[in-house]
Amino acid sequence: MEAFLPPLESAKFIADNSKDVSVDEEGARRVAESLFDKVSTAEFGLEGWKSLHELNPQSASKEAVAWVFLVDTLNFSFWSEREEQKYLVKYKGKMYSGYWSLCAAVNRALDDGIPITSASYFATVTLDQVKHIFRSDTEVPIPLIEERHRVLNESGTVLLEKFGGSFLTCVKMSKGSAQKLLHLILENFPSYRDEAVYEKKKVSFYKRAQILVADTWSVLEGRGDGSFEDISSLTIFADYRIPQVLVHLKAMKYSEELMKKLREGTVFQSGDKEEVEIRGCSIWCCALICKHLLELYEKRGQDMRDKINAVLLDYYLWDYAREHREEMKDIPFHQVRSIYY
Ligand SMILES: Nc1nc2c(c(CN[C@H]3C=C[C@H](O)[C@@H]3O)cn2[C@@H]2O[C@H](COP(=O)(O)O)[C@@H](O)[C@H]2O)c(=O)[nH]1
Repeated sequence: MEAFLPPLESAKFIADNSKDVSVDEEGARRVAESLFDKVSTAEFGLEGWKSLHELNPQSASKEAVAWVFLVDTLNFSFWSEREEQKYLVKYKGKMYSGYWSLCAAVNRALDDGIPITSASYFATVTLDQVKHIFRSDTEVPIPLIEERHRVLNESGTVLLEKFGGSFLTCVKMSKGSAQKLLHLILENFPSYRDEAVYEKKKVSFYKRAQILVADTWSVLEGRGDGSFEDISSLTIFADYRIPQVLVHLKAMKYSEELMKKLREGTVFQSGDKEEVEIRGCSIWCCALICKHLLELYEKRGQDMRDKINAVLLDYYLWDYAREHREEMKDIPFHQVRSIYY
């Protein structure tokens, strides 16, 4: 059976054949120029993963790696049909939305003595227990609760059967290769196989698998078991926020027809042509921004390959999107209910 194209090659193929989404090379260059001075700030550095985000683990322990695995197994589909009615979680007096509501619920459970990050617990956790752990502080429940329960049981069982219940064991088996870890995740954890068919080609995005490698690198601070010498081989993580910010920054464009569908709140199916083009062009667009950024420094005689990569660009753009929610409200994000992102 023909293999799936890896994410970067998939992205190039999709961008070259895309009808409703286009990457603006000039726009990508301008974004790179606008990021030039940001590269050396905390918002662009690996340290920002902990220093800028209070809900993230602050240690580099085995438990912190287990936290990352659990959260990235559930790191999908937080968007709500109506902005004013959404899933929120209150934790230590603060309300969290979106991805951060997931982290808040996990930390709330841990504070309540529920060992939610332990494989022996989530391998057999019941649907009712999952509903309690991820209960909402509004009328709106967390989306896809049944799917979350299923992937928890599935992933916990695999961790117990193949890795002694510890994701750190899986990380150690990768021997410092991000690509090896990515493939161990894809081979063993079915819910991470984020793939599609586009123009008769089998393409991949592997958003959760790649962000799991990236967040493992971040929580281990790029050291010890987390010192991946090929971390730059990862692409950005094709979610529903990065495309929004790329269009906002004019590095990517939608056709009038697609913009109309998005504005009408069309809910697409995972694998639809429009969804594949949005996700593939986002990955390709960010690869160009990275390339231009590196070239800008090269012209100044600086080799920044250990400071500029798709992971750090992604984290920066994703945080930017959260901080500029108001300014970006006229740029719709594509709505798909999926366990992949
Ligand atoms: N491309 C990309 N997508 C990311 C993340 C993260 C969280 N990572 C942060 C955590 C620690 C690091 O510091 C990262 O900053 C979540 N998501 C996706 O976004 C969507 C949720 O959006 P909203 O509804 O607005 O919360 C959903 O698809 C979720 O899967 C990222 O980093 N990159």
